Amino acid sequence: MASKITFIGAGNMAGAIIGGLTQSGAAPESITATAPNQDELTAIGERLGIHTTTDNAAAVADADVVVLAVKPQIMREVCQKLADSVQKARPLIISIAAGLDATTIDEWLGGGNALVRCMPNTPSLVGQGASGLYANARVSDAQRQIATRLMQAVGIVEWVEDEALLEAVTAVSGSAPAYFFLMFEAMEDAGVTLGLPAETARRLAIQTALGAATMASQSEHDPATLKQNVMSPGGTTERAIAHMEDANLRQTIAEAMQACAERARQMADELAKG
Ligand SMILES: NC(=O)C1=CN([C@@H]2O[C@H](COP(=O)(O)OP(=O)(O)OC[C@H]3O[C@@H](n4cnc5c(N)ncnc54)[C@H](O)[C@@H]3O)[C@@H](O)[C@H]2O)C=CC1
Ligand SMILES: O=C(O)[C@@H]1CCC=N1
Repeated sequence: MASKITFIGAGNMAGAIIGGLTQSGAAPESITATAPNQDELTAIGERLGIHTTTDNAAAVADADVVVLAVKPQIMREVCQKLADSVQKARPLIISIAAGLDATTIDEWLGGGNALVRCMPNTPSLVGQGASGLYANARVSDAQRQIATRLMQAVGIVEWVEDEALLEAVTAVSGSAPAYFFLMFEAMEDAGVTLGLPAETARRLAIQTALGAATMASQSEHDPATLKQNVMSPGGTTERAIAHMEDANLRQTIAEAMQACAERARQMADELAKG
């Protein structure tokens, strides 16, 4: 890992990534996090043993890697104030902000930067994230490896070579934890209707998802085969799946993901215009 990493922002995502980095052997003293609020910094500094400061520009001055981990809506202001320091230090920039394209962030930082854009998801908070990464033309192979190792600290990493594909990544993984949470809600409600206590239905549904995901990630078989293996001919699963297919569940999922990717495109335009 590069010698010095600065996180601009010390919230949920920064905390998760820093926690993953230190657990995987990165030296806490090589990591700095910034935020305007001293209480927040004291808490993360004590928890993770890292440096903290309210001074964004100073934290960037001697950094090899700068991770932009503030909310998209304040990114323009934060970047424009950082531009001078970034132009002098020329660190690798990694943005984890949803929706902001690489060219816009680079421009706000004065231009000419090696910049990786990342679409993470919230299971990163428990080390089970899935991130899509895109590098602009100035990013070297060594810098790609740095970005890979950084995001691998909280989950799996997939690179895309066309930035527009991050909209597809948003639909497949960035927003997707919510699809599964919706499924848990629906299964819990249906379990209650069938007579189970809510807590029992919730625990069974969540553990089943965990088990199915673990099986799918470890199995040599594709999901269609694993599904078929549960469906005894003339049995209960076949009946349930037939209902889902008749109700066009696949089509609903496809349309929802199209809408998600389309909204990612719109948000990028809105945020770039400010
Ligand atoms: N794809 C996804 O599901 C997710 C994407 N993200 C992205 O990660 C980024 C961070 O999100 P969270 O960690 O959840 O937000 P958060 O609200 O927990 O953290 C934001 C941090 O920025 C700090 N901050 C505010 N103003 C600042 C300034 N001027 N200078 C430095 N720090 C400042 C806050 O004090 C806080 O520490 C966002 O851009 C979000 O889009 C985060 C979570 C999941
Ligand atoms: O819903 C959103 O806009 C963000 C981007 C991906 C996940 N959450």
